[in-house]
Amino acid sequence: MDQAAVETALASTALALVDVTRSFSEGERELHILRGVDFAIQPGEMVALVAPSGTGKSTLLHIAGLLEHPDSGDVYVGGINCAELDDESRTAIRRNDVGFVYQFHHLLPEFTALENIMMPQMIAGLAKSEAAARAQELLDYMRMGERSSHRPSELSGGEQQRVAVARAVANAPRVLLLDEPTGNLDPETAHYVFEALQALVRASGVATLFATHNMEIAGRMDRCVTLKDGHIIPLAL
Ligand SMILES: Nc1ncnc2c1ncn2[C@@H]1O[C@H](COP(=O)(O)OP(=O)(O)OP(=O)(O)O)[C@@H](O)[C@H]1O
Repeated sequence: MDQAAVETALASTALALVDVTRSFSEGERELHILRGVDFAIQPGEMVALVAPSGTGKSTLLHIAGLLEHPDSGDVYVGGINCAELDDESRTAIRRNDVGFVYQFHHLLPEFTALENIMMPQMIAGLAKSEAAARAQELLDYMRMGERSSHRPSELSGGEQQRVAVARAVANAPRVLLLDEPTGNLDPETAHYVFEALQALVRASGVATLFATHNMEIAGRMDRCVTLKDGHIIPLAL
């Protein structure tokens, strides 16, 4: 494919990584974690990333979410090549177009569930009343409507993660990145959080990359990939 055809193909993706590399120095040794990752997700697609510990899942998610720069290669969000942007533009894309959910929810402890979900919207410039209405709608969607005035410490682990998912999608991002969000939940709760997330993905069309060790959950996504020798390859379950 020539460059113009590649650019056209990339323009329709929600997220694309092109020949992305990343190494770390460990004493004298160079750890070549990502060795030329080529990978794309379409809008509305839900992809599981299943790979052994230490192979580079978090590194990949951080680069995809514009939290870190790769050593080389390009990251496209919504068809825009973010490698060519200054820090301010990258931050704007990260805030508006990318949502994150981590293993530990990182909710702000002194704020209620509703306020935690309002926060990113207000940072993006939405009026308080609009942010509150959208936050309540998302909580209702996650079947957490009754819990809106609870603080994180008053919620169970599964409930906290559902609030974290609602917060991550509050600004209607194009891309949702999840780093083992169900990792510290029991299987039944993990399943329940996944079902709520899946409904939200289907309704919103957000492109989702979900790192997990839970094969039952991975098997329910549109496709699975793994990291092998620094490359992303398809994984058949
Ligand atoms: N900032 C860093 N400096 C040095 N080494 C790093 C750094 N970040 C990650 N690494 C190394 O890169 C490798 C990949 O780390 P990463 O956290 O991406 O793996 P992972 O697949 O997410 O692992 P896990 O499933 O255990 O979370 C590990 O060997 C890690 O020690």
